[in-house]
Amino acid sequence: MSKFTVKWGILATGGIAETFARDLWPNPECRGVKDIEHKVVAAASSSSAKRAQDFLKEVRGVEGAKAYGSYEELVKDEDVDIIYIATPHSHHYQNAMLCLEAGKNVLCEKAFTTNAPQLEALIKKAREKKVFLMEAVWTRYFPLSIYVRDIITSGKIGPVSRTSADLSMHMLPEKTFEDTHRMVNPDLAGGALLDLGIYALTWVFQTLYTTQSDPKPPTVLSTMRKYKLGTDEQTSMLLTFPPTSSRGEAHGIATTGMRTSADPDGKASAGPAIRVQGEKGEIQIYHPAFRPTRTKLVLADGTVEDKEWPQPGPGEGSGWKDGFGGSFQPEGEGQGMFWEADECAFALKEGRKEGKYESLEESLVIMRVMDEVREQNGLKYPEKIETLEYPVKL
Ligand SMILES: NC(=O)C1=CN([C@@H]2O[C@H](COP(=O)(O)OP(=O)(O)OC[C@H]3O[C@@H](n4cnc5c(N)ncnc54)[C@H](OP(=O)(O)O)[C@@H]3O)[C@@H](O)[C@H]2O)C=CC1
Ligand SMILES: O=C1OC[C@@H](O)[C@H](O)[C@H]1O
Repeated sequence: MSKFTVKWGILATGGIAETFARDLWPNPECRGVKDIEHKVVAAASSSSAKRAQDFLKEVRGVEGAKAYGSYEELVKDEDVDIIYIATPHSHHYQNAMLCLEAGKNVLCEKAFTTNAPQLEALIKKAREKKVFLMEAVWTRYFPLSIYVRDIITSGKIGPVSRTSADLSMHMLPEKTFEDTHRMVNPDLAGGALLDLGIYALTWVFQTLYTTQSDPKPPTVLSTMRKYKLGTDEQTSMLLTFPPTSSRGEAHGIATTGMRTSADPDGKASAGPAIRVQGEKGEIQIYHPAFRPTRTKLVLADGTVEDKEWPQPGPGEGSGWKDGFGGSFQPEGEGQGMFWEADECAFALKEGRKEGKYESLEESLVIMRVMDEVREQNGLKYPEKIETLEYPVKL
């Protein structure tokens, strides 16, 4: 059977660009995905073409893959089907607009943009150009996430009335990050909310919103502890979702922070990071919220089902570690970013313009929640990265 080939261009060559591109390399058949294949055919670095060349070598780009010293050159490459954007949050709007204007399909790292109006503008442009656009919230595409959503829609735990989700990473900012680092720097839209809090929100949303046939946006109350640079180092959100046709009002508690850990001893002694609670029981998901590999179903009738979800290999071990040194990619396992890449491939094959498990509308609702949380707590980024103006040189 001939396979549908997706030719990727990678925009930026930092940490996650490398992890993502490495995950494109194993044959999808290793994870039971038969009729697609991925090829890295180009990469661009804003630093130099040499950096892009070295990157392509590291991630095993195809023979003859093109290395560009600017993002502008990449978007003109007619051989590229889809561009993966892996710059800091501050740059996503400008970079995505560049790709969309050039008629390219786009997979853009989270957080999609710095604010909701920017995302609205990108969605409008993608529709005008009739191209695919998706936020790279990779976790949503894991078999584990599909299982959790299926448990909810099957009614096994009854109507769900509360989800609590924490992604706290214990990375004391004053010890871990230079003031210029993207995790804390306001110029790069730093802070816990957009980087980590979005995963706590992902779990709240994919259990209380995505699973509903008639979902409604939540209201939100929040509080924030600020770092010395003005960005947030700890944020707590309480979301109220109105009733739907399959359940009553539901509450989401989403927390994130850099001083505490959702799993201090790395052995889950502190319990699950996420609890989805219904009238007949609950489903628990263990840290880290962005790459969980364990669930526990606990029902009122006494049923307990503990499940492990290792990511299929082959993989090389990314060396990606949490604040206490625990690895997020055990040797031999893939990282798991290939699931979202596979979804992009299927969407392109089927002519879909959005991802299956997070619509653009849902990304926008989440972006609006994060805007509201920032507004409630007086967190503003510099105008040049919040603007709708395009192009702006950053
Ligand atoms: N899905 C996931 O699990 C993860 C997602 N992310 C997301 O990926 C994005 C990038 O994060 P990460 O890879 O860790 O960041 P890095 O700092 O490692 O890489 C960012 C890259 O963006 C490019 N860049 C362009 N302009 C700038 C600028 N002014 N300052 C810094 N970098 C710039 C650079 O590449 P070049 O020089 O080649 O142009 C740089 O290497 C973020 O949106 C983050 O939220 C991050 C980690 C995990
Ligand atoms: O997406 C992410 O997941 C893992 C975190 O360590 C990282 O900061 C974040 O960007």
